[in-house]
Amino acid sequence: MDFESIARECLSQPIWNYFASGANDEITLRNNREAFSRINLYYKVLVDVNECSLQTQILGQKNSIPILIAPLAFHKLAHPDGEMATARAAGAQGTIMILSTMSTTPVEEVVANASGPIWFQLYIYRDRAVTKALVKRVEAAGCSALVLTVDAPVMGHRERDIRSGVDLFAELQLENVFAMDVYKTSENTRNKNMAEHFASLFDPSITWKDIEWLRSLTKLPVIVKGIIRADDAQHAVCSGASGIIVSNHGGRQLDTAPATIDALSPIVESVGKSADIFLDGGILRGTDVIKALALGANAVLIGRPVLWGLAVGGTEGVEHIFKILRNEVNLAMALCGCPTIADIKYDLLRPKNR
Ligand SMILES: Cc1cc2nc3c(=O)[nH]c(=O)nc-3n(C[C@H](O)[C@H](O)[C@H](O)COP(=O)(O)O)c2cc1C
Ligand SMILES: CCCCCCC(=O)C(=O)O
Repeated sequence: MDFESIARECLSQPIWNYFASGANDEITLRNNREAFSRINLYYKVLVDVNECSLQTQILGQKNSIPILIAPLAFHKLAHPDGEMATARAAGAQGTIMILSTMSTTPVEEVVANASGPIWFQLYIYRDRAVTKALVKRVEAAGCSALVLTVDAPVMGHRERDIRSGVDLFAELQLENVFAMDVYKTSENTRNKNMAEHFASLFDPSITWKDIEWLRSLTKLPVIVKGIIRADDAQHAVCSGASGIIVSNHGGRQLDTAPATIDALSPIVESVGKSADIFLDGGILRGTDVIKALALGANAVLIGRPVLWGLAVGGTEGVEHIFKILRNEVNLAMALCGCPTIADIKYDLLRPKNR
């Protein structure tokens, strides 16, 4: 929270608004946080917690901490080193960074300089040849998974951005995608605001069949981001998804969508044995992480806290955010009587014979 207030001083008002805001009345944005505070932790006592380990498995690979970096557009709005700074921090902290389609650094550069795994978040372009070329590029660059965002067929209505009255998009160098032919007309780069650009380029007609299409293009595992219903999670798994990210896009898309932590349990019950389950939205404290894991998530993602760290101190700032969270998760595990991630189970929330 301290990073958030310092970042606010470092950033211009329009950039701050773009990062911090949610859709419409920001009810979901607030609920993402508030829902965590309504959950109690029934800690266990007299368990040996002399050494706690945060190590876990994500898609079958070791990860030093059950916290990943969510895909976030335009890191260079937060810091001139942009995505490279974030990738360095992720590698140093032994975790995965998910790079946005709307990165301000080319994917090849990020992966070549990263010391840890980079996953790529995909928005599907109306022009499927463009999407296919992007997927091939990402695979060749060495990304290890694709994250398909499905909660944004169109862009949410963000009133703080509208009130800012500044077209951030016009200022941006989207180095990741501007080299692609589809961006080579002034139509697609400079003459539209962010929501118009989103609507003109990204395909609002995608369906479950497109996950199968995506899988036919690549051997990379596909993770579906933006699910809040168990039936949609089942569709995703039946279409071949290896993972589900329970997410409402940080409250930036459909306002009054449920808090993600409230949506998690039914999804874990329905597909938790067939896919890795991740959650994002409002994670700020170590105890939030413990609650998501106790409800069956394999790991969580953080979004805005990474931007606050980046704005305040580049790589060092993002690393500092991870150090705080790592210490908090470690402390909460010790106080809950859970020395390993595998010990964090549902009975922390609903003990038998309560
Ligand atoms: C400024 C900003 C940009 C974002 N850009 C993307 C994006 O490009 N792709 C995407 O799938 N999600 C994007 N998201 C959503 C995040 O991946 C994530 O779902 C959300 O931020 C999690 O909530 P939190 O910020 O409360 O941690 C963005 C979120 C923010 C705040
Ligand atoms: C035309 C670029 C729109 C980028 C949208 C990024 C995003 O997902 C967000 O929440 O903002």
